[in-house]
Amino acid sequence: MTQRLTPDICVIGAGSGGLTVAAAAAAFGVEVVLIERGKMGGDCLNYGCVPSKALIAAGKHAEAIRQASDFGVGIGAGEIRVDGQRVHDHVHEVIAAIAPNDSVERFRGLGVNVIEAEARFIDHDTVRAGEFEIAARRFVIATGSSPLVPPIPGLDDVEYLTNETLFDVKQRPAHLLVIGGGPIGMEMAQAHRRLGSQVTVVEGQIALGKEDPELTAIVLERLRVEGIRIIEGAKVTRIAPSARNGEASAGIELTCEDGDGASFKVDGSHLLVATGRKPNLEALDLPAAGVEFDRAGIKVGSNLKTSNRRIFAIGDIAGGLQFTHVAGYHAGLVVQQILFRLPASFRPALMPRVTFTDPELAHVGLTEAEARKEHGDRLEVLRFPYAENDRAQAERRTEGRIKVIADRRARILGASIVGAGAGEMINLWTLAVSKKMSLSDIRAYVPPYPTMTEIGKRAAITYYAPLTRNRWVRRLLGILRRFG
Ligand SMILES: Cc1cc2nc3c(=O)[nH]c(=O)nc-3n(C[C@H](O)[C@H](O)[C@H](O)COP(=O)(O)OP(=O)(O)OC[C@H]3O[C@@H](n4cnc5c(N)ncnc54)[C@H](O)[C@@H]3O)c2cc1C
Ligand SMILES: NC(=O)c1ccc[n+]([C@@H]2O[C@H](COP(=O)([O-])OP(=O)(O)OC[C@H]3O[C@@H](n4cnc5c(N)ncnc54)[C@H](O)[C@@H]3O)[C@@H](O)[C@H]2O)c1
Repeated sequence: MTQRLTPDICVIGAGSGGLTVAAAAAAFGVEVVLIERGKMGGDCLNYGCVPSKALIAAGKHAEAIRQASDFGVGIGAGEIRVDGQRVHDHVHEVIAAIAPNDSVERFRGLGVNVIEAEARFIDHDTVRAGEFEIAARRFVIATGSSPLVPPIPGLDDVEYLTNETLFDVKQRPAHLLVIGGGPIGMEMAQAHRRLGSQVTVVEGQIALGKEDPELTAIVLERLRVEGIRIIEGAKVTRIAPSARNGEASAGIELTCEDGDGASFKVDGSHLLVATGRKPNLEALDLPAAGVEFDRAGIKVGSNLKTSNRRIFAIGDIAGGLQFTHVAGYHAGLVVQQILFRLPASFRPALMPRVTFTDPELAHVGLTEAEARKEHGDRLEVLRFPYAENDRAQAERRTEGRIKVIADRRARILGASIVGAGAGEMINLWTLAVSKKMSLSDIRAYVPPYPTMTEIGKRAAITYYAPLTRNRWVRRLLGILRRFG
């Protein structure tokens, strides 16, 4: 027997975006149905941010032990031992510690009607999920994305990993091959290398290619120094099982072609495919709801409304930036419109992003290249190195720099930081860009000493350096001196 529900809001997908809409609506006493076909918490909690950052943390500990002797701290002779099962358990303990926040029980406790089933539109204003038909006043689609696996000949003949299976591996891979040098590929390459695997990354174009090459060069140099082989501009043309160096388990062989068409082979024990994402659209039957979409995802305006004005799309499925904080921010904009009938508009330029390699790579606002397109040469590009910072010296973390982009009137347009703690330090600049602050605001505030955040203020001060040599300023100082 089908049960008909008529809530104010029906949210499809209980990941970063959907959970935020459901919790906010319930907090205001609005009737809301939340439909989830898989695990509560979506990609971020189960297969994305949380397990990847937990694995990165394990790798950091291994690396800290390796570098401890630089600080006069030792562990005696011998190699660092990594217990693969224990690393696996650590990652899953972290997921388990956070999972109650996203659980069915918690959301039911908040007053949300949670349905554990797959959702599908049957017409412009009705969704079917399990034995329910939901005719809501507004729908929010937050169904996220999945790994996009390219059709490389032979791929289906080997056991390959994606972010959905990587965190279930219990034994350290002897040699991890990674196809794709984006944030997933590079973060996971470094974590595995630090935990003792050999790692080779094959990237079709440029590794971390969406970021400023001046700063990615510093990350890539460090990854190479740690022993990761990064092959750029190469196409994988064939994948096949291989018997590796007499080892019992069969390995995997990639046949690749470089930019000049020359063929070469790379051999490893495991393969991670990290070649981008595809939107979770298929199950929804969007044509039945009159919702337009393309290969990137559901088409939305800046207010996140779809071509059916009663339906919103947020997070990864909305085809733009794919980050947890963006999904959460989208959720807030949608709640503002549905609950309070207030207009809202998404401004992607204000969204920060961080790649959690070590050194971290963080950015907000316009990159130098983007700013040059908009402002031509009427720009200030200010830099300051970590090596000039006392705390960075104390921590022996001197690699890295900040790069700040401002217009000729000193308004801050963007900032990029590569170095230790860059992901924390970008917060200040995110506020600066969103509040249209100027370099004088940063010059005037006082960061505590000794912190790495001071490099931001030092970069801002370089803007004023020419003043110290200005003839008129020097004359003015001379006049003022006469007053005693
Ligand atoms: C390895 C990895 C690391 C990442 N690291 C970071 C990071 O450090 N920082 C960051 O900001 N972002 C990170 N991301 C990106 C981040 O995980 C996503 O941007 C975020 O999860 C998107 O949230 P969402 O709500 O759009 O989708 P999701 O969190 O994926 O949730 C979508 C939910 O919808 C459900 N669903 C799908 N179709 C249906 C249907 N028809 N019916 C019912 N339910 C359905 C799915 O089961 C899923 O639970 C990472 C991603 C990966 C893969
Ligand atoms: N720290 C973070 O916030 C974080 C971490 C991981 C993922 N994410 C999110 O998840 C998204 C997806 O990450 P991703 O790394 O999978 O995707 P991506 O699209 O950013 O990078 C994929 C890379 O794979 C390469 N590639 C594609 N097909 C290839 C092929 N056949 N052979 C070789 N190389 C190929 C591309 O050139 C690209 O560099 C990111 O864009 C980001 O939004 C965020």
